[in-house]
Amino acid sequence: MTLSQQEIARAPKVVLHDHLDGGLRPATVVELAAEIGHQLPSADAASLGRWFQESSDSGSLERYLETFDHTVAVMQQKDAIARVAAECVEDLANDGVVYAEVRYAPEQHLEGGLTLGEVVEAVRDGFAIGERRAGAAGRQIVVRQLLTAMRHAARSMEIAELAVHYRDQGVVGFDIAGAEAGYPPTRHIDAFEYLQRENAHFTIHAGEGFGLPSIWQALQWCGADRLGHGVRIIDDIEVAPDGSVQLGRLAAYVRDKRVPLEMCPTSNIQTGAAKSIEEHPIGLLTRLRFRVTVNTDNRLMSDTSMTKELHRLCEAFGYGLSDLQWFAVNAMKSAFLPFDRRLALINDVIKPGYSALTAERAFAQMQTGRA
Ligand SMILES: O=c1[nH]cnc2c1ncn2[C@H]1C[C@H](O)[C@@H](CO)O1
Ligand SMILES: [Zn+2]
Repeated sequence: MTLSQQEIARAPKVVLHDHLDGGLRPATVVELAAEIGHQLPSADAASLGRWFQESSDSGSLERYLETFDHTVAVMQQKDAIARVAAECVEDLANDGVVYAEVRYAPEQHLEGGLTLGEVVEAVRDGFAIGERRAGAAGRQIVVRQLLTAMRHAARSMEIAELAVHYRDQGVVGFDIAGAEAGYPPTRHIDAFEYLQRENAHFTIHAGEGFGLPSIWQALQWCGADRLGHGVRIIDDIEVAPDGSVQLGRLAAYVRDKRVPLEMCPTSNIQTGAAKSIEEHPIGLLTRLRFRVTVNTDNRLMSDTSMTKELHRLCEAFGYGLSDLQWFAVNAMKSAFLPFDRRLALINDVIKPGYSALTAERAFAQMQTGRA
C-alpha cells in the first residue's frame, strides 16, 4: 500500500537544498510588494502562486531563474528578510522537516542599502524566530544557512569570506548558483581554495543545466563536498539491454566517495533536466546506492514541499518508509552540521520517528487483516 501524503508528512525529513528566495508564501510576496510599491504580475495571492509555477515550467533554467526577480525584489529590507526567513522555518517545520540547510545569495539583497553582514544577520534572526515559533507549536526543527554566490557575478570570494565570518552564527557552508551553461565553477576557484584553507564546507550547483564537465570541475578542480542536483551524472552510466550497469570513471568516483547528490525532482522537470518523475535519474541512482538525498529546491516555483516530493517518488518508484528513512539518513549524514549533532539527530530523532511510523503501519495492517 503506497504511503499517503499524511503519513509522509509525519515522517522526520531532512532538506539540504532549499532556496530562501524560492520558498516565499505567495500572500507574503503580495504584502511585501504592496509595502514597497513593487509591481507584481498579479496582486492576488492565489493567481500569483499560479503565475510563479506556470512561468517556471518553461523547460529552461534561464527562464526559470527570471521569476526570482520578484521574490528578490521584496527581500531588500531587514524586516522583510527576517519575516521571510521565519516563515520559511515555520513552513518547513509544519511539513515535518527536522533539519534544513536553506540557501540564498546575500549579494542579491543589497538594493535597500543593507550590508552583506546585515543580510546574514536578518536571516539569522528570522530563523531563530521561526525555530522558536515552531518549537512552541510542538515541532522541533534545526535550520542553518548556506551562503550562495551567483556564478555569473564576481563576488564569490567576498561571499566565501562572509560564510567563514558567520560560521559560528548559523552559517554552515557556501554554494554557487545561477545559470550553469557558460559559467563553469572554475571561474570561482579562488573562493573554493580559500574555503578549503579555512576548513569550510561547500556545495556547488552542477550537472543541472550543463553536463558531466560541470560535475567533474566541481569535484576535481573545486573540491565540492556535495553536488547541487548532479542529475547529469546519469550521462556517465550505461545500462545494457540485459539490465547490467556500467559506471564510467566519474560516476564510479561519485559513488565510491559517497558524494552526496542534492536531487530536486520537480525542479528538474520544470527546467528540462529530467523528462518526468518516472524517468528521473533518481530511480536508477537510488537503486545503485549513490548517496542520494531528496530536496525541494524552490517550494514556491515548484508548488512543492518535502512531503510532495517524497510522495511523487513513492508513487513513481514504490518507495516505502525504509526508503524514506534512507533518504533522511543520507541527508543527515551529508549535512554541514558538526558530526555529533548529526549523529544525535539520526539516532534520537530520525530513526525513532521512522520506527514509530513503521510500528503504527504494522498494527494498522494487522487490524485490517483481522477484519
Ligand atoms: O536550481 C537552481 N539552479 C541554479 N540556480 C538556482 C536554482 N534555484 C535557484 N537558483 C538561484 C536563483 C536564486 O536567486 C539564487 C539564490 O538562492 O539561486
Ligand atoms: Zn538550487
